[in-house]
Amino acid sequence: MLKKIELNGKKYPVELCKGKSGKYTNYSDHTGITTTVGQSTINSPTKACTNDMEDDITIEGIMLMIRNFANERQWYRYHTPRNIALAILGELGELAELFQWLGDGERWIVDEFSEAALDEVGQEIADVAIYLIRLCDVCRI
Ligand SMILES: Nc1ccn([C@H]2C[C@H](O)[C@@H](COP(=O)(O)OP(=O)(O)OP(=O)(O)O)O2)c(=O)n1
Repeated sequence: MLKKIELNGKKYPVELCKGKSGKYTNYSDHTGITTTVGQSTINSPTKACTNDMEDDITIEGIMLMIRNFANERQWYRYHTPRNIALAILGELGELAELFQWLGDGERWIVDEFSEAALDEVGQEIADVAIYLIRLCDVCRI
């Protein structure tokens, strides 16, 4: 999730998207990130997860990172509970799409997934989690 939060920051440069609700592809010329290029978090220096107590990552801490991300971009007006609930469904759809039509009879074996495929799955799960945490925040849950 931390890697995806970091990537989101690169996809949506504050100076370009402040107060605007457009998709990250509007900024591709500036960021170099398109629907197919620059999406991987495999070589990101940010840790995917950590058991290191010194890092002290909590759900509250992640909630604050997500809140800062939205506030910096002045997105609070777009982050209504309804919009976020719809965004969760959209990201859940993207997650489901990665497993769709793999074959009902086949066992899904994680070890057989490439690193790139697992990165994609991880990012979609992170998107769902990020929006879910954001929904809790805006609803003060
Ligand atoms: N108005 C927005 C737009 C994005 N995000 C954050 C939350 C998600 O973690 C991520 C979603 O970004 P995109 O909608 O650009 O979608 P993806 O990253 O999934 O890209 P793609 O749709 O190409 O798979 O960015 C957000 O909080 N609020």
